Amino acid sequence: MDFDEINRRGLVLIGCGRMGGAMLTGWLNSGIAPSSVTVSDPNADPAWAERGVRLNRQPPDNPAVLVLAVKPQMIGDVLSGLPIGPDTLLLSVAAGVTLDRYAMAFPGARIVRAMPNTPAAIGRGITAIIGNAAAGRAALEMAEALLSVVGEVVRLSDEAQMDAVTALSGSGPAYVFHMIEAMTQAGIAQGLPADLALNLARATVAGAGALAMHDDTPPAALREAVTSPGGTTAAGLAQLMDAKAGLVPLMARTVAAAADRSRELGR
Ligand SMILES: NC(=O)C1=CN([C@@H]2O[C@H](COP(=O)(O)OP(=O)(O)OC[C@H]3O[C@@H](n4cnc5c(N)ncnc54)[C@H](OP(=O)(O)O)[C@@H]3O)[C@@H](O)[C@H]2O)C=CC1
Ligand SMILES: O=C(O)[C@@H]1CCC=N1
Repeated sequence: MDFDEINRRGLVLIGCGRMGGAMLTGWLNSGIAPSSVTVSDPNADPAWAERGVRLNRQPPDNPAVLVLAVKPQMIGDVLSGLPIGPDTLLLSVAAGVTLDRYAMAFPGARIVRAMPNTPAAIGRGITAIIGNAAAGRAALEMAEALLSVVGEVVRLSDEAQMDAVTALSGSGPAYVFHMIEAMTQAGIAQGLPADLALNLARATVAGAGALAMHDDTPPAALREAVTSPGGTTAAGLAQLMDAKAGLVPLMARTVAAAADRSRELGR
């Protein structure tokens, strides 16, 4: 999809922090004219204005898209002043905030809720989207086109899935980064210098991630290919795959806690 309509009518971005900034980088690199983008964020990096973006200026009346990328706790504060016109697509990336909440503020509006993740900053994100009843095919296609510039996009069939998505792929990069931290510490505890342990842990996670994406080989088969009978990996996995104290129950609790928090943010 080209972005002619957005370049003509404008895109308004409310909140240009980590997520808003990552998406904006992708859009500017993919054919959206900086002069068609109005960013509203009192503390946004002035470098956006140097790139030609309209920073904290009067937004257009009926922009093609308004993207909400402030913290969920701020949504109530920003809703009343949003420049949503009769044909504006409201695209929210805020965790937990439901389509109904926006629809109550903007009856009849076309609304798409999305959950991206921070690898979007290097074009390697994955985003799940779902629209309200008013958002027809064209609105979903526009949302998908906007989010495709920062990675893969998947469509949900039910908004209730969004809390699990948020807990799994939205928050997931943090779990993986913590895995790198934990592997680094474990390497140091086994006698490696800190910088070598970090290098080994980071490259191992990156390489394993790339191998997992390389083809359709199931992760279990990739794991088994590392595991020689009676070898070192089997000894390590006996700990990591312990039914009670291993990663599976720990990850189940981790994702459940994040999903519960997403549901709380929606109330
Ligand atoms: N970070 C992530 O991994 C992901 C985040 N999200 C969602 O994205 C949204 C933004 O998160 P994230 O980018 O991490 O947060 P950030 O705090 O990095 O960005 C939010 C930005 O909004 C600014 N802001 C605060 N109040 C207003 C206001 N009234 N009007 C305009 N801008 C305002 C903030 O300024 P200041 O710093 O001064 O408050 C900040 O620059 C959240 O709703 C989150 O749930 C979704 C998926 C992943
Ligand atoms: O931590 C959060 O609430 C946001 C949503 C998903 C990732 N970061």
